[in-house]
Amino acid sequence: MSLVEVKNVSFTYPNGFVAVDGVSFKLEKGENIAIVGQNGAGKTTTVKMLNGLTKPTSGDIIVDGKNTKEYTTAQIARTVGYVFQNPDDQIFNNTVYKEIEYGLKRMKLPKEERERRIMDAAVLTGMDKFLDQNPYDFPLSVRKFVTIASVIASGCEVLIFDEPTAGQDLDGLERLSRLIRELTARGKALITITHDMEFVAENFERLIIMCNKKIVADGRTDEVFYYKDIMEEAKLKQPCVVEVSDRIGAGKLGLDLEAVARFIKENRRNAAPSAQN
Ligand SMILES: Nc1ncnc2c1ncn2[C@@H]1O[C@H](COP(=O)(O)OP(=O)(O)OP(=O)(O)O)[C@@H](O)[C@H]1O
Repeated sequence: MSLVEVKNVSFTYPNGFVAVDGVSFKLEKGENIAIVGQNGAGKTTTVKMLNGLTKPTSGDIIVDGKNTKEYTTAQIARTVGYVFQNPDDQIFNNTVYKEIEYGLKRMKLPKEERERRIMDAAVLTGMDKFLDQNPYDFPLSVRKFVTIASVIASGCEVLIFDEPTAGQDLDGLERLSRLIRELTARGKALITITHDMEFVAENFERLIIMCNKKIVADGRTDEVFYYKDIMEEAKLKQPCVVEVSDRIGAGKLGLDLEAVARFIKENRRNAAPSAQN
């Protein structure tokens, strides 16, 4: 049984707008998936259904054997943690420490266990030096790490990050890469929504593309990025390494920059004698 199973799910907002139309996919323990797509493609609406924040209008979502329709959001959220696109929708405590601790107190965890989890999440997100500070003393990109820390501390098996790369500088992106690697190594299942294709190329093995409320591709990142027609239909830019492989006629060299460099060197060498003739 998969950790999460999304079965032919659609969602219509109360005003009648269909935001998600017949989406299906599975998520296994330890999997690390990126979801990409244009604004309004239905990404956020899809992932909000995974942690029970909203329920499908039709179709079913099974989380750890539980159909989300038959459980409360709080019950499903014990397994699936969701980091909102806007951290300000989530933060309401006046120190980073209290913010991370809030959910743990609600879970009635003993103080020692709360402290252990807070320190672990704070170190992973780089928030350990700022535990006494007010989250609103930081820019939005850093507040995002506060909300990520809260969800990590909750111990959920599935973690959903909604646009964590937005506004991050190089240091923030590297911190995100490190924590994604570490959480995956711990066996967590991760879903990350992002518009940063280079970040996807570097950090995710599986890629889902959403376009116009549907999933139009789901597979290995180093293959899906080469689906030129689908990328164009979804109005997405291929990562640099894919575009270069394509333009120099190298075919599919995956996402390996070294392989592209080798291809160029080889071809230059092979082309050199005829150029001299
Ligand atoms: N409460 C709502 N009522 C009606 N329509 C909504 C509501 N929330 C979102 N929508 C619409 O549903 C569509 C899908 O929104 P969603 O946020 O899932 O897209 P997205 O792919 O995550 O886009 P983005 O990258 O901009 O976050 C959008 O057209 C949006 O305007």
